[in-house]
Amino acid sequence: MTTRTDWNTWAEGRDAARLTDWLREVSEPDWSATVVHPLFDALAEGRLSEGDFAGYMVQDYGFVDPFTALLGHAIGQAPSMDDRVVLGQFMGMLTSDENSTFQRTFDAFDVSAAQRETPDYLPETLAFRELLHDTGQGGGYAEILAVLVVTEWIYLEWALRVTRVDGLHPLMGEWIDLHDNHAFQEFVGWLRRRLDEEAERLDDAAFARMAERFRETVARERAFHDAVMPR
Ligand SMILES: Cc1ncc(CN)c(N)n1
Repeated sequence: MTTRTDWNTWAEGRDAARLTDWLREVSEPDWSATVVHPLFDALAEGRLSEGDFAGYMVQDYGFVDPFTALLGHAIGQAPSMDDRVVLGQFMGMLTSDENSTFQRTFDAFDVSAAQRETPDYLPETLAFRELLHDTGQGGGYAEILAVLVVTEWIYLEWALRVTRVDGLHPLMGEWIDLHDNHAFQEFVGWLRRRLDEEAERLDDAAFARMAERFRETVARERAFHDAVMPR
């Protein structure tokens, strides 16, 4: 289902077929279930309590730490300075604006020192951390790009989809803004283009690994958001 032959079959007869569109399609129903996840509607509509938002952000910071390391691997493995510049600029945003949103959220909602320093990660957070770590250690550039495309494209899609209420807590609004802005949209477009291009250079085995990594990452996204959704 995720071999190069499958991709070629899918692409045949389609005008301007894009690999990343196919990858998204073979990752259903997990892709759509994540984009339309009720957590994001609750967040945007002001129905997520401050405590639940802080709890989600604590778990998500457990994602962001190894994600930042993975981005470092991407910068190291990139084939050109052009790619390093784009990825490096995203790293700059992640470690300044986005990191600051987490820190100010923890301060504003009284997240304890213990929860910040030794967080109690859910099994789904731990599984996601492992995937990010393993991809950085063993994956090539295309496999790393596959993970980045999933995590950033999915966040762009939900952030574009939700309808925000007036009077939403500023930190919740800030979290949406970080994923709903022109620069982020451009970055996701660039990631997709680069994965479309890099996949063409892969041998069949590496292609299948890249495609499986994409699907696995989408499954992890869904499981993570199911787990952090307050019941
Ligand atoms: C779980 C998850 N996936 C993606 C993103 C967007 N970087 C995030 N912050 N958290």
